Amino acid sequence: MFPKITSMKVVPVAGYDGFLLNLSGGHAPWFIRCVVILEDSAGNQGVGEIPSSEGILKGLEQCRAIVEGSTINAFKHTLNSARVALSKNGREERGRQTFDLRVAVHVITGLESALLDLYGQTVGLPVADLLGQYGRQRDEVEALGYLFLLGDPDKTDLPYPKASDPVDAWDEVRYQKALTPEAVANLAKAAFDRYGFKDFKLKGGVLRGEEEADCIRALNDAFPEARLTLDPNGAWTLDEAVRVLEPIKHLLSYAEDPCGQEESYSGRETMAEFKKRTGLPTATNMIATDFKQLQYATQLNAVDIPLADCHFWTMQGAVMVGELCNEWGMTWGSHSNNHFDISLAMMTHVAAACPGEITAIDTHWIWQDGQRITRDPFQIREGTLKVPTTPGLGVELDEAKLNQAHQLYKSLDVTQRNDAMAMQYLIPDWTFDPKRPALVR
Ligand SMILES: O=C([O-])[C@@H](O)[C@@H](O)[C@H](O)[C@@H](O)C(=O)[O-]
Ligand SMILES: [Mg+2]
Repeated sequence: MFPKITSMKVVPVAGYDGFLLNLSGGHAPWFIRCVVILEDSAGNQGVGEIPSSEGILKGLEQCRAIVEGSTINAFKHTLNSARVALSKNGREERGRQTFDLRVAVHVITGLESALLDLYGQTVGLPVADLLGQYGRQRDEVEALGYLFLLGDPDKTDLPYPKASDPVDAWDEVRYQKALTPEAVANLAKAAFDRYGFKDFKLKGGVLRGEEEADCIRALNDAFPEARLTLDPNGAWTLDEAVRVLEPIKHLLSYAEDPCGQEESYSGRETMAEFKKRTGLPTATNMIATDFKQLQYATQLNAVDIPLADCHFWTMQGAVMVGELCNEWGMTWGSHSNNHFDISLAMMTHVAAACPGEITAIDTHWIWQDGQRITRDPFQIREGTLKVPTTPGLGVELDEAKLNQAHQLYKSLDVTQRNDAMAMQYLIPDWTFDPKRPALVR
């Protein structure tokens, strides 16, 4: 007899964040996530982590009766029932912010992760071994150093974290203003010293394109061997994207969402045109975010690297994208948002199950490192994460830390990420414009 799910707990949590800038504005001093905890009749606990919003919390409640009482080995049936129930809420849009605003796919992923964690513990296999057609493909997963331009926290009265007891340079620079090529190179050096990254990504969509190109030049001077990429989240027009990136294309391994929807052209069309004009490979987490969009992106030859973040593709869906990439001569990668250590584990297992050559995964973890909700978070060493061999996800909740993060969430009265709030300290009345870098007003 397989165990049954005896309880489902949904715990919204918050952690602290720096003043990271992007097209959507500036990160608040906190980020919010949602932890799904399932317990089974064998006494095991399975966990999942996803973004949090009112819609996501409601969607999880909508699935409670489907999940509780279900049998662990019937997890696909459980997920399918959840999918059918959620689909009745109607069609959803990703939106034009840098982050994905859909509900159903996130809800399903939160449940899926916790169910896979429990199923893995029941059958004695790590989640990576259960995913996809082939299971585990590698024992180590490469991560890239995800760099951001940083606003000056002293220009706000918000409670941004400070380097009170820095253990190294990374602990200092990640909390200070960084708006120049030198400052970006310093961030990279500090991140390299702690984590050993071989590749770097710079979040763009903040300064003028040419200024961000200069940041890439500085990164190349500091790390001539590193694979580099720049991601303005589709802020530039096609012409602008070509103008900005053509002169530095020899320094980039690919361009992430250099352009997007523009006048009567879709983002998939402008990206296809960008590729034709520059010859640069492209990556996206904005214009191929479900299988239908991926199909059109592929037909148009718009994307080389779909960044299939498991939080909005589901874990099994993200691996399926990896399998398609392997068959079709594309490269799989993963996007990320701010996250805790359960998500780090989820992304590691998913990346481990994607066949063929994959690109180093995104992770915001370096901005959150030091905060945790599990006992022993996965570590990034020499730019890689080890894929555990223990059954399930290989993480154990730290109830005290989880509760702390939940108390922080409760104290905030925030149910949706909002990057405009902090940005308005830098530029009064600032509002989001998907076609204008955040500091270009
Ligand atoms: O955390 C951020 O500000 C990023 O801009 C994030 O929202 C994006 O979704 C992401 O990391 C990306 O690659 O576009
Ligand atoms: Mg991106």
